[in-house]
Amino acid sequence: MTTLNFFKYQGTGNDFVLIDDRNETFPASDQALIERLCHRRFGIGADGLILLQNDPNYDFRMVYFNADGAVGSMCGNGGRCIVRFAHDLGLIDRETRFLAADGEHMAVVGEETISLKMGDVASIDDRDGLTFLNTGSPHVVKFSDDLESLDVVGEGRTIRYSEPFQPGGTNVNFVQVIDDQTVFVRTYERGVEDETYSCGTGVTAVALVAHRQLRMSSPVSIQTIGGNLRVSFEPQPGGQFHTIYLIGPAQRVFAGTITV
Ligand SMILES: N[C@@H](CCC[C@H](N)C(=O)O)C(=O)O
Repeated sequence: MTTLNFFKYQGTGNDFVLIDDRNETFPASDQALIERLCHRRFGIGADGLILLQNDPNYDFRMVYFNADGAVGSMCGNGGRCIVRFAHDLGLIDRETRFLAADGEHMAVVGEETISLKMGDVASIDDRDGLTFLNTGSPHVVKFSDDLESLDVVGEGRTIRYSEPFQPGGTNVNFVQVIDDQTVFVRTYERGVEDETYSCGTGVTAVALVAHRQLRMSSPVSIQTIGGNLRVSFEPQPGGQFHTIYLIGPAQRVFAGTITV
């Protein structure tokens, strides 16, 4: 039995266990342990777990695991939370460059918000009639007229496991247009296998699709169950998107120790 120090952060209700692993002692290959730490009855409770590690070329490295304990791809809200964590630890000042699963990110720390630069997006595709793109993690974007009563978990799970997205599966975002600059988004998250309160790479995907299909201009305002986000971007003539920023709050909730 050993004692593990952890911090709990949330970004628009997408919540994470954050661990300062600069000495690389956390047993990162123990998937069952990570799943237990994220469990909402038997553990701390979170949508994912994030290790902050040293990197020789960056301010820090972000290692992200989904709530099922498996290594995840990029997590936008988690990225904003680890930037707040690094700032709280005194590792960074107003700006940072760090490394994540999909490569380099930079971010700016504000009083209330973290502005996180996302990777460039190469294309928005059609897969069996569904709009699909990768914003660091894979996402389907589907419009709906009545998001309140939609079965997000049932419909999301069906798409997540459907043939066009195998073998890796996909996250699924359902979107209702509020006005010509604002959308409401609910997301079924792969690796959590449930609806989460918000998904950063998901709302980034939604903003780009809203520009492409509905001519919404940058920045797009996003409402989620857990709060509001903004996504700004520069569309390119070839259909790509550059200079994408995910902007919103990220806060420490509590700190603790757990015996593992
Ligand atoms: N909540 C995250 C998305 C995390 C990645 C996803 N669950 C996956 O592995 O596909 C976000 O804020 O982007």
